[in-house]
Amino acid sequence: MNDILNKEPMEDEAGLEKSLRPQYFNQYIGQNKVKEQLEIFIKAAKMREEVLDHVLLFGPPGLGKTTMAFVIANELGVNIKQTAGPAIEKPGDLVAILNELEPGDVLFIDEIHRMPMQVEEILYSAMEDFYIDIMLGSGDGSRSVHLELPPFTLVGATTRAGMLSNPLRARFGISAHMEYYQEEDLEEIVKRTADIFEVEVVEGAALEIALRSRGTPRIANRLLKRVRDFAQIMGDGRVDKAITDKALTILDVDSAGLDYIDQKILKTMIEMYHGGPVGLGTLAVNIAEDRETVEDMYEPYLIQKGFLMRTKQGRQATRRAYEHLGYPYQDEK
Ligand SMILES: Nc1ncnc2c1ncn2[C@@H]1O[C@H](COP(=O)(O)OP(=O)(O)OP(=O)(O)O)[C@@H](O)[C@H]1O
Ligand SMILES: [Mg+2]
Repeated sequence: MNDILNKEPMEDEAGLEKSLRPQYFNQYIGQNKVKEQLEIFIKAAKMREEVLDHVLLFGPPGLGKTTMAFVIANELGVNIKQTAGPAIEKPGDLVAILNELEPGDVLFIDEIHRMPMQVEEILYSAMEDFYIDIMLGSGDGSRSVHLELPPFTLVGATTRAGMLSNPLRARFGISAHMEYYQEEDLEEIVKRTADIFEVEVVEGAALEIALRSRGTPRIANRLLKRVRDFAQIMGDGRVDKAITDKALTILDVDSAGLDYIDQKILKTMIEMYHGGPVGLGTLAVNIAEDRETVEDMYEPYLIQKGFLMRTKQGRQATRRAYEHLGYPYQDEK
């Protein structure tokens, strides 16, 4: 299986992603709704000399949540401390992190839905009133210690908003839903990355890469990087439309940017269930993925592109899916 459209960052990509990360709102392309709101809240907080309300960023992988967390800190002009839900195993781990915060800092917790419950509970008072009560010792000898914290802004990121408990979700004053990117925004991201790479991208090629990037900046950057290799070896180094088409075909990226699993989901629905409706669980078993992965990583894009519909009875492949994959579609289904 070709993993060019893999949604997670690849092993060797961490450094690259960092170098491509926009630092301020004016470099952050797209997500206008989220940006406009945050800009106002940040300005207002700065004017009042208060900390920004806690921010929850949610949306599929690679859309720029981590990037946005760093932009928020930069715009606020404060330091950011970064950790992730699975890394905070015990209450003590969180206490250590909170204890190091300076007034106004941003604490970024990635994959915040994956914190253990006992850890999450400590976060409640920390978020709401900037203190924590911790129990030291156990049994009769145990005592509670009260620790005041400096005011800080928690920025949480998750691909799974549905997995967040209500008490945690309720403590975020600002909640921002990241959307798949518009084609023109992705085109601009490709051009920006090309500038950073110092590679010439000829008119039309950037759009082609954008169209095939699954609405995701991480994938757009990755495709550009690979197409650049083809241009260097097979052409004169310039990325043009012909080289792009050729490269993407060799890389197995389909014309709608669907990857192997996207296609497998739709083909399973069409070939095994007459297009549906079919339950999400059944679908997931058939393609050997877990339900959550299908629901969070694959389905939203397929729905947005009009290949799949959610109905009360289950998931249904649309006429567009049939046509895109070359199956005959019968109207009276
Ligand atoms: N709006 C944007 N403009 C330009 N580049 C972007 C934008 N958003 C994201 N990118 C680029 O896409 C890559 C992935 O972004 P990022 O790591 O922030 O995604 P993420 O939502 O945190 O993903 P994950 O859910 O996997 O953690 C980064 O290299 C970043 O530079
Ligand atoms: Mg991230």
